[in-house]
Amino acid sequence: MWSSWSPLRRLQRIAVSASRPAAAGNNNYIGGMQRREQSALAHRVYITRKVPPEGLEIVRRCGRVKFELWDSDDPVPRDELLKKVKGVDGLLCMLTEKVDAELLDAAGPNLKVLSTMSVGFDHLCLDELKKRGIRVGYTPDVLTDAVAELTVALLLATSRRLIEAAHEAKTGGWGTWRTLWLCGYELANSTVGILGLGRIGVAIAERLKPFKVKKFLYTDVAPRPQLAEMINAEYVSLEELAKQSDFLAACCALTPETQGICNRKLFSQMKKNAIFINTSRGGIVNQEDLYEALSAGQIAAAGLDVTTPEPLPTDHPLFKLKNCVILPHIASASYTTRNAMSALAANNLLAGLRGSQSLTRHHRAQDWREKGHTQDGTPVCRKAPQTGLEPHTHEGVGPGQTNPLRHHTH
Ligand SMILES: O=CC(=O)O
Repeated sequence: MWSSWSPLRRLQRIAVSASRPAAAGNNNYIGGMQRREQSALAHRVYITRKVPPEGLEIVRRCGRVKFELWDSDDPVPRDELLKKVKGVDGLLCMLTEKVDAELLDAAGPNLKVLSTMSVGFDHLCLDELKKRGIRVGYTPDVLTDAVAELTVALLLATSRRLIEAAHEAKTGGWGTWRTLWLCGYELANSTVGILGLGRIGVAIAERLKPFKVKKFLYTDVAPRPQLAEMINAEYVSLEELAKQSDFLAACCALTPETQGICNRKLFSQMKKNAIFINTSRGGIVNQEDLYEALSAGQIAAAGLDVTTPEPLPTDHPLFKLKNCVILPHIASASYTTRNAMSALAANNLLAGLRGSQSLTRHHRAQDWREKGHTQDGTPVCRKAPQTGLEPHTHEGVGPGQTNPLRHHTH
């Protein structure tokens, strides 16, 4: 949230119409200020998708913004996006929009702020944004709980073969009770490995602990003692993580260094009974290698919330495997979290437009929380060499606080 509103701004807010935005044909909506209030001072903003109500309301109620919105659940076509961004001051986008030189050139020199409604920002060309001095906001923290929950759900669904079992029950495969039929692997006494320890990795471990996990291991660019202490996790090399883990959960950001990091070599080091879970980005996995590992029984099973590409074509070989559970990138998909993400993205946008130094963070629809680990958690496996950023850190991409790229040389 804005740290403060001046009385003048309050008045401006009150003066702004709260009426529904006017339809502008196709999927475009135009909204924000009423005509009489529009002025040369109004910031022009483009929003690339129908956003959850909380975020939209924040933008609509802000007295200084005239926005246009692609009012659809599906992404705005690239051609349309390139047209619509022309001359805007701010852009609120989703993880589906590639923000590259082409898009930024199309937007032109007015563009001051880019706010993505996502914790991941591998869809943003940070170098290009930096070159143009465009401030960047993203939405960490608010989705940590939802993602951790979903990761645990996916882990259990995969290890206890829930999807397969439900299918058998429904389709007549359920004969009688059988001793080893549909047996899976349990968390009790297991070793859980976390690839990329940050807020999300910690939250996953916190949830798994009550299942009587014996040991937590993690790997990352460097040890993260403060985070590790919270879950009593031991820092190991990637190879050791692969060798020792019964469950390996990938929570790292996609960077040039993590691209394809889960490959044949890694899978060949894993135990035959190991379960691999990925709720970060599909790009960290070499899917052909994963397919081989799963079909050859090199590892027991995999649960993926993310793939390359998305959506994964329905005839993809991974869909044919019983020991692979694939979800359509829904880790943050709870009503609370998606609303909180939209609110944070909207506030980041406004903070960036205002040039505010105040940092927007920890905004949650029903819950403002300060957890020790959420501020310095950095779920990333390797530094992105092209930026020196540690993705997912507040400090790295501080919405509204600073140009994240200030940290280029760190
Ligand atoms: O994957 C989801 C996100 O980056 O928010």
